[in-house]
Amino acid sequence: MTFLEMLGAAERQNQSMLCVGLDPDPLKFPGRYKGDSNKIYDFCAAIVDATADLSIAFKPQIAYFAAHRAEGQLERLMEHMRRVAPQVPIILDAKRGDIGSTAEQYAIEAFERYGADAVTLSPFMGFDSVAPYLKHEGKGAFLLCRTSNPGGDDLQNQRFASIEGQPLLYEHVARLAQGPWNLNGQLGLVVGATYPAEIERVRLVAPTLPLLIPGVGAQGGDAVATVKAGWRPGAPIIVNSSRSIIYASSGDDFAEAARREAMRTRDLLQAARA
Ligand SMILES: O=c1ccn([C@@H]2O[C@H](COP(=O)(O)O)[C@@H](O)[C@H]2O)c(=O)[nH]1
Repeated sequence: MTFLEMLGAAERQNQSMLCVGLDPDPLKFPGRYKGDSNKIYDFCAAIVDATADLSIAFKPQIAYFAAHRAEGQLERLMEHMRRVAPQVPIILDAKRGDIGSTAEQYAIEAFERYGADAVTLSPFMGFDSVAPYLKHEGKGAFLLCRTSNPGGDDLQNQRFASIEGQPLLYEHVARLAQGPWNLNGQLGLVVGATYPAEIERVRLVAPTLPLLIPGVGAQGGDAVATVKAGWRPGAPIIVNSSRSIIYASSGDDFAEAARREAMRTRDLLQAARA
């Protein structure tokens, strides 16, 4: 199955637009795992088991594994996710962006070493830095477009003056991803839930692309406004929440608490479609 087919299947089966983000920081681990970087796999696997039937996707953030020399635990976790939730696609949040020859290696890392179904990319270095990922048939690639952080303004909200009508830089990225860069329909966009007006703007420019939308939960993005701005029939949104789900409890009941928070968020998002 392609990434897009998996996304559609998970959305229907789990009635969900919620992506559970896996950002494991041992210092924030609850209960019996607190401070132990050897427990990254166990912690994340417990969250996956508790939320697999509630999620449209999982999004492990690679920095949280690499920082603790836990790439081996990430490989095991990827295998675990594929085993317990084969219908739920995995988006590796790596935000890669480099010249073509190096991008080829990053693509092999994401899709072959880790077996990810999709990856996040910076479009800043241009199309030849994105193209190597598109050679991996059926895999998805989400370009950073209008990110959830306040500093996203510094570049993304600048006018792209050489183009007629002078779009903002993030609008230009959306236009490229919807059009000439999307050779085989593999591209999507990252747009922050913290900026619903911009999500709406991106949806106008990119009416069919899947949008990966982080920023609800810990960053304070409005889940209902996000759905209203970004969801359209046939145009999927993948709304990520990481810390507010995985650290919903500081005790040994963290997996049960994660499930409750995931269910609450999933239901809130679904209700906003009405
Ligand atoms: O614009 C962006 C792009 C990526 N992220 C990533 O999403 C999660 C958000 O975590 P929360 O705990 O739900 O705030 C994290 O992995 C970021 O690296 C983003 O926040 N904004």
